[in-house]
Amino acid sequence: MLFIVTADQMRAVDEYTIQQLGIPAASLMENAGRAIAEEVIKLCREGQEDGRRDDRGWGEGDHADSDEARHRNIAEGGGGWPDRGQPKEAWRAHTGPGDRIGYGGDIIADPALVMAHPGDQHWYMLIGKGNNGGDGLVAARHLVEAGLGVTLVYADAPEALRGEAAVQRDAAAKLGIPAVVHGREAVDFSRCTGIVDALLGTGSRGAPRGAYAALIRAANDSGKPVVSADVPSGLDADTGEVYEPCIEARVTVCLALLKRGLVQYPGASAAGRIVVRAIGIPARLAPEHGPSVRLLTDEVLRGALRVDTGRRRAPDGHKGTYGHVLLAAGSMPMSGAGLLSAKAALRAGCGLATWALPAALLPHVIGTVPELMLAAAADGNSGEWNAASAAAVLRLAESRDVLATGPGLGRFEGDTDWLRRLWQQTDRPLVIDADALNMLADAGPDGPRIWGQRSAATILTPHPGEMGRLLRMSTPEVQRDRIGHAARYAREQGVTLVLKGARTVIATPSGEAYINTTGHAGMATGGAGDVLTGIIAGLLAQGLGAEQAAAFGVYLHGQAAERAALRRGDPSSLLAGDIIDAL
Ligand SMILES: NC(=O)C1=CN([C@@H]2O[C@H](COP(=O)(O)OP(=O)(O)OC[C@H]3O[C@@H](n4cnc5c(N)ncnc54)[C@H](O)[C@@H]3O)[C@@H](O)[C@H]2O)[C@@H](O)CC1
Ligand SMILES: Nc1ncnc2c1ncn2[C@@H]1O[C@H](COP(=O)(O)OP(=O)(O)O)[C@@H](O)[C@H]1O
Ligand SMILES: [K+]
Repeated sequence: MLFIVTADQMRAVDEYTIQQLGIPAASLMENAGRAIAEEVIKLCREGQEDGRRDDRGWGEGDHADSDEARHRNIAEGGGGWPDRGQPKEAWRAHTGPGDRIGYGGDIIADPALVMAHPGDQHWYMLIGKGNNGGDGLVAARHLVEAGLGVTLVYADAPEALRGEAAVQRDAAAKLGIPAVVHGREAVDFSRCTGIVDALLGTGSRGAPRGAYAALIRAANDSGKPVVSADVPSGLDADTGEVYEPCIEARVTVCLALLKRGLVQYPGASAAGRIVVRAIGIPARLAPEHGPSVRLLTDEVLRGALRVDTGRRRAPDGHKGTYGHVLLAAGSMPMSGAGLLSAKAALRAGCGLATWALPAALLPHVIGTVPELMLAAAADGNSGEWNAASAAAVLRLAESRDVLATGPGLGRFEGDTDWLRRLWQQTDRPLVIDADALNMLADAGPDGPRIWGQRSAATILTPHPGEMGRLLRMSTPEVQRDRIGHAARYAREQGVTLVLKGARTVIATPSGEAYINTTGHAGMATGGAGDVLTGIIAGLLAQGLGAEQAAAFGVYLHGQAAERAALRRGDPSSLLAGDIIDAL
């Protein structure tokens, strides 16, 4: 289970493991350093493998990572090694002519730390004065043991290291591992194979200073692959904000638990491929020491969220079984938004969908989606919504299972009061998106709390701009701490919140959050959000709870967009309608 923690939460879990479980800090550091060394060797082996393939004239595409890996870019390590890139001959030693096939005879060295021609590799280890540096020193020992060339580069005087890190410093010195100190000796990365960044971890505060900043810049400028210990130095582990400078890692070996800053952009870009390695800290301690934030995976959906991801249907099910969505959306200039949402609700599997829309718009959309029912809700010739339509929408909602509103709605006189009436006077699950979120924002930063707790599911689906209006802050401020803002708003206002954008955050009123990894930047296209509203409404109609519908909806939406992009061959040409077709 991939739990995602803050630096404070990580520290609390560390402390509990050491003090209450009695697992020595030195063991954790040993496991951490060893994991980092293993990932360095794995990267070296991949390089050698690629080199061999290139010699044979194989093209780039032949060894590209799988789509799965490319999309997620996060792997849970610590288990077995993939066969790929593992040169068996390097770790098998012949034991002489007497051995008979089938009766053993192979002597296998530690496979995780063995590679062909380790002597061709020389790695520079950037060592900070905290425990992150200690991890780097342990890794250095293991790499030397594996036969690689290693040079330690201390950011501070080695005497500055304390505790477990100082023990590792002394061990490295006794082993004769070459070391230089930044500022005392010149550091030239031009001849090394790669760099391990063990400068700053979860104890980092603010932008890297002094020697730390200089080494980060030099490492980035070198163009060598960088493997970061725990987090790229210069990244805010809690928010994903990157300071100037910040390491641009090829691989980040995240220790024990995913850090929030690694799963949100721009931090996710700085981290490169993320491998989470177990170091002896039980992951299930995480939610006992802070909020429960998890990566949204199929396992989490099926397990923690109890979603039937196979979307099985009862053999004797009928359209009444799968619920009826009412969508109040669309206006003359934005009729497509309503259409996309309504169609997506149907594709998400609801039994029936009714689109409530301004009377003057209705004749123009008849027949566009034949499966859809239409209901004129706002009178007048303009094709716009008006405040008087609240009564009609509420009446229609009485015989439907879910109400979704917002896409293409536009703004109109008295609209905040219109939305308040829907909020307070229907007991149906409610999905609020787009302009309906702006109406809610006009009710004040505590709008939902003032309007009162609804008895049914209430899901808000803002993009960062709409979230900013709800929170009365700028979009960049929202983006600077997406998980924090989403989780706080959901808890304080008692709603389920979907903060959209790359790595969408789903936050629940009980303080839990899920981070989605499906989807891609091709979804940055008009109408993609309207599709999501429809999907979530469609799932609610089928009886899913608020958390389930929001999380599964976001997951499916991204997955469908991935399929659609593969079909088109290029994510850039994705249209929102393609996502619906791929559902
Ligand atoms: N039990 C534990 O605590 C474990 C910790 N581990 C490692 O320890 C790391 C956390 O270690 P620490 O808490 O010692 O902290 P760090 O090693 O992240 O760094 C803290 C040190 O860096 C300095 N510093 C902070 N911000 C700076 C900045 N902006 N510029 C320059 N210097 C700065 C501080 O003065 C402090 O001396 C984790 O990320 C992980 O790598 C692992 O060894 C596993 C076990
Ligand atoms: N870079 C990205 N990676 C993943 N998903 C994205 C990305 N950009 C946009 N999306 C998704 O596409 C949808 C866009 O929604 P929104 O901004 O409301 O657009 P619109 O209002 O045009 O429908 C959201 O679900 C969002 O999470
Ligand atoms: K680091």
